[in-house]
Amino acid sequence: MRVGLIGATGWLGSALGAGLLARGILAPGELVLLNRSAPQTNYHGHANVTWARDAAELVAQSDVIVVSVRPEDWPGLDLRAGGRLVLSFMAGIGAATLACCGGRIVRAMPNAAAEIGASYSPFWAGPGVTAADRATVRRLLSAIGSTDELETEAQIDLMTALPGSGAAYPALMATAMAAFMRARGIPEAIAWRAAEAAVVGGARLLEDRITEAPALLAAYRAYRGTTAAGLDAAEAAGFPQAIETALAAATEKARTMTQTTAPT
Ligand SMILES: NC(=O)C1=CN([C@@H]2O[C@H](COP(=O)(O)OP(=O)(O)OC[C@H]3O[C@@H](n4cnc5c(N)ncnc54)[C@H](O)[C@@H]3O)[C@@H](O)[C@H]2O)C=CC1
Ligand SMILES: O=C(O)[C@@H]1CCC=N1
Repeated sequence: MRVGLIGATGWLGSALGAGLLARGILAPGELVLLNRSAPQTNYHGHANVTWARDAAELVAQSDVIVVSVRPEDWPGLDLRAGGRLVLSFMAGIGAATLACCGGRIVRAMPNAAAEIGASYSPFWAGPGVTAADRATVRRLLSAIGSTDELETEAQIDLMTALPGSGAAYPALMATAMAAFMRARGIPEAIAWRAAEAAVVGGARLLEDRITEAPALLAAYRAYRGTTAAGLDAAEAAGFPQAIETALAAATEKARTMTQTTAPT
């Protein structure tokens, strides 16, 4: 199976290309790449990948096409997929718009943890997508982590807001935590290490047992101590509402991007 990867040297495209090769899901000769800058002589340690000069050349040499360009670059791509399976990573470009390229459309929403093979990349399959296509999509996405199939396209907008945001909210929390420490005289490096302990160490504790988060909170609250005082203050200050507001804003952005790019 030859896979054409458009945006092959971008953040996600590069992670997917690296994962496909490193995990042996594709041989270098099965990868057809397109970027805007220039072909690379060494793509994640491989020289014998194929570089296309434009989208038409990529399509001609590919069975499946992965679109990993930014949403604003989609119109200029002028992709003509000729009935092939097209897997889009783009936020906010809906199936109605994508269908104009003449492919069988699947939308997936990876995140930046693709870099370390830990992306959760749920997908939604449009009309005409076959069982074999779904198996292909699962195989490709396994190169960067795990996946689930979603029931509706609207759910992709919700996934864009949450898992799609990757490390953004942990980074926001870490930045606020380190700022609190610095403002109270803790040296810069130690302030960051303290924030890392809470954000990264804490996240590791929750790995593979995230559904236990409410029970973990209850355990902290049961001490009626320092963490309980902090949690109560965070709730009173609107922490859960802030998360809800953030995710609602991101979902709405994804939804309205879809509307503005859909054909009239
Ligand atoms: N970065 C992230 O965390 C996430 C990104 N996405 C989506 O994935 C897509 C890619 O995002 P990133 O990798 O972060 O962006 P990026 O900007 O790092 O990579 C996009 C690449 O596409 C290339 N490109 C643009 N137009 C092109 C064209 N006509 N032909 C060939 N190459 C072209 C650019 O030069 C760039 O290297 C976006 O649509 C974004 O909405 C989705 C979920 C998470
Ligand atoms: O922020 C963005 O628009 C991209 C899509 C989802 C995550 N990052």
